[in-house]
Amino acid sequence: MKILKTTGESAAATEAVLRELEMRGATNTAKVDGVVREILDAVRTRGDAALREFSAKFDGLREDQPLLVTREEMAAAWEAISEELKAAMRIAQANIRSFAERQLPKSWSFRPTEGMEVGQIIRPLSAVGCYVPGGRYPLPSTLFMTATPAQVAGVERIVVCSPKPATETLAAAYLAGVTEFYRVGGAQAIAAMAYGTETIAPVDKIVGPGNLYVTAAKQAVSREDTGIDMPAGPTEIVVTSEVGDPVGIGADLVAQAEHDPEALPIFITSKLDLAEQVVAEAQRQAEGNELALISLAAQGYAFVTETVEEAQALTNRLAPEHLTVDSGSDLRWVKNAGSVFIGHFTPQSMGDYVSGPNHVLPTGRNGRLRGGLSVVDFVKVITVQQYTKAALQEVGPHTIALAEAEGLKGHAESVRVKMR
Ligand SMILES: NC(=O)c1ccc[n+]([C@@H]2O[C@H](COP(=O)([O-])OP(=O)(O)OC[C@H]3O[C@@H](n4cnc5c(N)ncnc54)[C@H](O)[C@@H]3O)[C@@H](O)[C@H]2O)c1
Ligand SMILES: N[C@H](CO)Cc1c[nH]c[nH+]1
Ligand SMILES: [Zn+2]
Repeated sequence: MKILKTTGESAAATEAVLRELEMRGATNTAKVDGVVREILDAVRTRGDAALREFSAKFDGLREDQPLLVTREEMAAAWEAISEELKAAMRIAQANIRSFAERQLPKSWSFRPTEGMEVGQIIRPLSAVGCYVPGGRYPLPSTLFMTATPAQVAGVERIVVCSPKPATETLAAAYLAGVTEFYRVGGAQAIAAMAYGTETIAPVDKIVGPGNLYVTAAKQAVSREDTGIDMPAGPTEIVVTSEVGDPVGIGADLVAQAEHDPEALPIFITSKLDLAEQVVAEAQRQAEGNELALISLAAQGYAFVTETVEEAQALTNRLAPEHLTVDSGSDLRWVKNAGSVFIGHFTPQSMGDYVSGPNHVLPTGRNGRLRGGLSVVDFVKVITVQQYTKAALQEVGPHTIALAEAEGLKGHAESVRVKMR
């Protein structure tokens, strides 16, 4: 992890690093775009055969293994896990569910004028694909984070894809009541859910996190006709602190750094001595944690600013996936982040598992545009309007005036005809 000052002699070098970090989303997926395109095209043209070939190559899928996991296998996995893990899964699922329920948008209507009614109705998507990572670590927690809000939204068909699923992931699927689970991952799974194969019918939208291959594949299919939630790629953490405990901050940095060699662990402060302590702590706590050591060395930075305000502005500029701040009063300056964690007693890992807010979060500076996955991603807000004849006669002339100003005679006439 390197310390970079934003002022003084090193200011220009620091600015160059910051510019690279701002471009990280696009430059990182560009590294794998070529290979991902080949995988997508192969699955689109050759279906299951290509899906199986890539799954055998990358994830060791055997010829005798069916793509679809049965409910019996999921039930056996549930029986195989410990009571302690079952209890933890139940709590995580319940908290994620109640958080999602609160986020569900409502149908409503109102009458701006007598006889004129406008409103919205909420309808679930029909079929969604939930990607649950399984390359380096199995992430059963992601199964709850993706499938549960889809269930709360009322999605009829929920497909889960995960490579070489671990017992824990299958157990989570059992608890969640998943019925369509395929043991495939990577770009080939995204292709299967987007285009369909002999075994897997296509879905309308694909959600969930993944590595660079998964993220690049989701972005590619989103340019065709499959919806996606967001780029939710290799994990990012920013801790912005003036008074924090270096041991706690170091622990949070290591926790998120261990997800991927591409993970982005960053500390921002105006206090040089705090930055030095945090860097030393992160390094010490990462000993023996191979992946964390790699990402801390490759993309780990402690930025030291001249002022507190500059530290805050820099945080917003980076728009990180996870952001930890010192206290609740910091929320006033936070503009861009996927999810915010407040204070020493709120390790980011609590949000990864049990708090309830979703851990599928925007990376690559997409925290400028949206927050984490939510039930809103699984519904459509459809607007509705209705006039009586009297209301049309009252409000219609305004439409006629605007339509004629745009030169759209047919629009104006379509109102006039019905006002008569
Ligand atoms: N942003 C978020 O919300 C969020 C949440 C959880 C996890 N994550 C991220 O998810 C990722 C999980 O990554 P993972 O790798 O463990 O699992 P993964 O399931 O995302 O990826 C594994 C797949 O990558 C493909 N792959 C690997 N090497 C390849 C190669 N050389 N060529 C083509 N395809 C290849 C394989 O098909 C394999 O199935 C991490 O980056 C983690 O940080 C992000
Ligand atoms: N920190 C990840 C989001 O970037 C989510 C996760 C799942 N399991 C552990 N952590
Ligand atoms: Zn995590």
